[in-house]
Amino acid sequence: MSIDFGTDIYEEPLVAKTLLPEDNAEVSLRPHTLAEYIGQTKAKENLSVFIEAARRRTEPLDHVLLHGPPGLGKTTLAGIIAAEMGVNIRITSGPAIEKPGDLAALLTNLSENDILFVDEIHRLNRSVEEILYPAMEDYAIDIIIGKGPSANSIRLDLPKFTLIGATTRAGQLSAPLRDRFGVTLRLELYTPEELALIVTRSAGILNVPIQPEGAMEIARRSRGTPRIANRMLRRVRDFAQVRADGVITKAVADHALQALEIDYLGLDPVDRRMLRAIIENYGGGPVGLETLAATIGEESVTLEDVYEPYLMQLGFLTRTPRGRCVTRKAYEHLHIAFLGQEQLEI
Ligand SMILES: Nc1ncnc2c1ncn2[C@@H]1O[C@H](COP(=O)(O)OP(=O)(O)OP(=O)(O)O)[C@@H](O)[C@H]1O
Ligand SMILES: [Mg+2]
Repeated sequence: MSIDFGTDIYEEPLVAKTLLPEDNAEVSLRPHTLAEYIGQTKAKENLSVFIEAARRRTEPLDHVLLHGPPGLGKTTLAGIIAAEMGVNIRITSGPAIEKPGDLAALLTNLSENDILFVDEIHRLNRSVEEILYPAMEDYAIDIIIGKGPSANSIRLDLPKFTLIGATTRAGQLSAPLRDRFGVTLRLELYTPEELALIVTRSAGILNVPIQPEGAMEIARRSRGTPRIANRMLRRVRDFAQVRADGVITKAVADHALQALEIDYLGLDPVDRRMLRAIIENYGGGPVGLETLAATIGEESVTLEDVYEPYLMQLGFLTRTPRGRCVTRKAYEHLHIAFLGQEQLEI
């Protein structure tokens, strides 16, 4: 069976880094308690201890840094921490805070024990970041009043609060900022089994009948990422309703995902273009990230943040000091003869 669907409808790749309009509906798919939050067992176990301890001492939670690839549930987890602590959460992001005064206003408006969530915290500018140091350490900020020789610095006390920072690139955080987080949690890609639970839960919320094998098929192809799993679920639901009897079975999921050019490991056309470019243009690598990005017409940050983590987890790609290399496994997956180039033996 072949289906021709208007490319404009499905133009956005499922792997899209930017939020799609429908992702706002994800809010309803967001778990609200730690118990509902599937997977990330280690992070969850540690967090529950820290939350319990802080609650017993009736103190705010220590500052938390969440890092990991996009769509793994950092924002969701911040919301859950607030709910479990029974406090308010204010949400902002690094690029949204332009001036030190913006951050000072946010901080002075917090109530005792509140959470300030700063998404993309690696994108805070330096002058803003410097306000954050005393705020995190001493719950105070220094404000300069006046100019020149008559300028005066006054210290303003802040309510005790918890900063939760989220970032896809922990490596870009300055050392002084990183050191001021008491808790650092790294979110890992999810296993297919965990993703199947997430898909089944989401299908329940969306009222879509789904068979366990159907959920597993979506899960296996979601590259370890709940956001992608939820997006795939919506697309597969469309196929189930239009082309089948509405139930998501393994066959329906498989058919829909094939039509969307998502292969059985979850690789999309960009992944394949990237691997092919390394093989066909650079003899399997090494090739620098910028060169590769230019070759396939994608942004290097997108390749690095969105595509590489999963390709590396699959063992298809390695990062070396001299650039990116593909592995024998990638050749096999793409059905390209592997000639055993010595440059792959790193
Ligand atoms: N552990 C989980 N259990 C169930 N659903 C989850 C879980 N983690 C994430 N999700 C789902 O995946 C979606 C994406 O999660 P979220 O927006 O928190 O990711 P993120 O890490 O903040 O991404 P970004 O880096 O792009 O900001 C959520 O709307 C939620 O529905
Ligand atoms: Mg987020």
